[in-house]
Order: sequence, then structure tokens, then C-alpha cells
Amino acid sequence: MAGPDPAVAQLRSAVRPGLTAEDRPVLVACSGGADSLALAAAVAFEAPRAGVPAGAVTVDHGLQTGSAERARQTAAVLRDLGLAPVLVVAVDVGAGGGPEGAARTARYAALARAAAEQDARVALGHTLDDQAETVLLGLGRGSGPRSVAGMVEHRRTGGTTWWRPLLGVRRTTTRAACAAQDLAVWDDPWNDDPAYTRVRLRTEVLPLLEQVLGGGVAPALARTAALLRADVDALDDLAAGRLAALSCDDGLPAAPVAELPAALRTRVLRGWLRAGGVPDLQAVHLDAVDALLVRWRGQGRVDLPGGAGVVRVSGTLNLVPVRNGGGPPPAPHDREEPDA
Ligand SMILES: Nc1ncnc2c1ncn2[C@@H]1O[C@H](COP(=O)(O)OP(=O)(O)OP(=O)(O)O)[C@@H](O)[C@H]1O
Repeated sequence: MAGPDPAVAQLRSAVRPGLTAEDRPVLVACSGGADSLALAAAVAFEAPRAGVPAGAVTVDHGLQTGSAERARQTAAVLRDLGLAPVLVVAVDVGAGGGPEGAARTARYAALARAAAEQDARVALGHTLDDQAETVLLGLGRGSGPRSVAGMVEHRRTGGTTWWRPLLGVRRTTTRAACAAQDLAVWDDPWNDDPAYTRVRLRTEVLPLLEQVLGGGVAPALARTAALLRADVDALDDLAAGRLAALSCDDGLPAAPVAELPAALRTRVLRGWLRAGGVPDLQAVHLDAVDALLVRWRGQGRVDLPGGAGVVRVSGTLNLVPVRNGGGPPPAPHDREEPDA
């Protein structure tokens, strides 16, 4: 008997290790697009063999005409694949960050809620091409190494485990896998709308780069992400070790932190602030806190977003509450990918 189509086989191989490594249930986040549909089919095939319960969730953003019907059809396809439960979640997308950004925020929150209810991890269909776009966007926006290092296969945030098994798989392969399995793909019109930076990157910039540099630009960018990821992880570990070795009961001692190289110092600062309940800061805020360490001229309190501030007193940095705290304006760039 002939084996499965090569694209289908590649998808199944991509999900197999993650399924055999952990028996926690999986919820496939599926838009009905080629990437997450191919992922859903691969998980539906491999999960029973690995003894892992696997369901799916599709989010209806309610932003496009007929979106509820589309979600219902996607759910029917997912049930036909054998996934259970299959959840359809309608979300209320508020304003802020443009419709795409607001939809993403609402989607990740809904996925996290569904995962918590099912005590499951969430599988996402990001591909190697998505990774390449993320790297290119990060480079073009002057983002830090953590952003340019792209997405990781396993990530835990706020109690949710996100699993991206397709980061090594090309988008052409997910499409081929859907075609080989007669899966009807829903093509999101937003994915072709040149109003979005990511779409122009995909349709104009990457093809131009391929012309100039020759083929293989997307895998090369994904390789850059992987190399950088190894460095970023090592630096993060080193910084966590330095912070753990400091006695911070009365604040962060300035002298031992100030003498660290910038790559470690800013990580120690981020870790200390995070431990104090301050969410990850943009560069402009972090620079201002860093100046209290390395450009100390008796400056006053640095206000941060979210009602906290940092003061330097007697060689120690202290976090203090700030009424009506605002902080300097945010940097012009932001991370494309939410913390998922
Ligand atoms: N409406 C949705 N419902 C559930 N999951 C979604 C939805 N939209 C996106 N996702 C999940 O987030 C991943 C990334 O979303 P994005 O819109 O960037 O995807 P994409 O590259 O167009 O993928 P796809 O082809 O699966 O739509 C998807 O692969 C899917 O796992």
C-alpha cells in the first residue's frame, strides 16, 4: 500500500514528537485557513496513536460578513476529522491597535480561556514562512534580539502552554497537505489585503529579496531566528542566575548590576521589575531605568506605565507606587507577536 502524500507525511512527522512527548490534551486553534487546517488533520491522525486527547477551537471575531457561518463550517470539518470537543467561540473585538491587533488580542484571550477550561495546551499553525516574516519585521523595526529570535515551539505564558509544531514547515506544504486530503481551505481576505504590513512583506518584500539573494531566503531567516534564540536563551539564563545571587530584599543593589555588560544588565533589570509586578518594558522606559545605574547624576524618579516608578536611594533601586503614573511616551515599535 502506498504511504501518505509527502506533504501529509511531513505534517504528521512535525506533530508526532510533541504528541508522544506529553500526554496533556491538545486543542488545535483553527481558523479554517490552510496552515491550521493541515495542522488539525495531522493532530487528528497522530493524537489517537499517541494516546493524547485532541480537540479544536475556532474563534469567530465577528468582523467579516458571514463569519459565524464560516466558523460553523470550520467546526464541522474539524469534527469530521475526528477531533473532540470542537468549540466555536465568538469574541467581542474592541478597538485599539487596529482591527488586526484587536482581533489578535481577543483571539489569544479566548484561546487561553478555552485551554484553561479543557486543561489543554493550544496548538497553533504558525509556519516557517510566518517565522521568516516575524524575523524580517523585527529587523526592520529595530526590535531587540528576543523579538528577532522569533517564535518558539513551546511557550508558556500566563498559565497557557502554546505549541507551534509547524515552525519548520513551509506554507506551500500545508496547502499541499490540505489539497491531498480534500480539505476545503478558507482564504482569509485579510491575508491578501496590502493595507497590512505583514501582507506587503509577504507579497512584495520577500519575493524581491529572493530575486536579489537567490532562493531560500525564508529558511535562511528562520535559521537566523534559531541561532539568535540559542544566544538569547543563554543570556537569559545567565542573567537569571545573576539576579538570583543578589540580595534584593531592600531593593536592587546598583553597584554589582551597573558593572555588568549591557546585555546582562538590562536582563537583570527586566527580571527584577517583572518580579515586582511590572510587565515587560519598552526600550525607552528600560533605558531610563538603566540610566539610574550607569549614568547616575542624582536624577529623580523614573515613572513607568501601570502606576509604578523606580527611584535610586543610597545605592539601591527601589520600586515605588506612583499615583497617576504615566511614564515617557512608548517607543515607535512594538512586538508583532503577542506574548503567546
Ligand atoms: N479565527 C481563529 N480561530 C482559531 N485559531 C486561529 C484563528 N485565527 C488564527 N488562529 C490560529 O493562529 C495561527 C496564526 O494565525 P494567523 O492569522 O497569523 O495565521 P495564518 O498564517 O493565516 O494561518 P491559517 O492558515 O491557519 O489561518 C493560526 O495558524 C491558527 O492556529
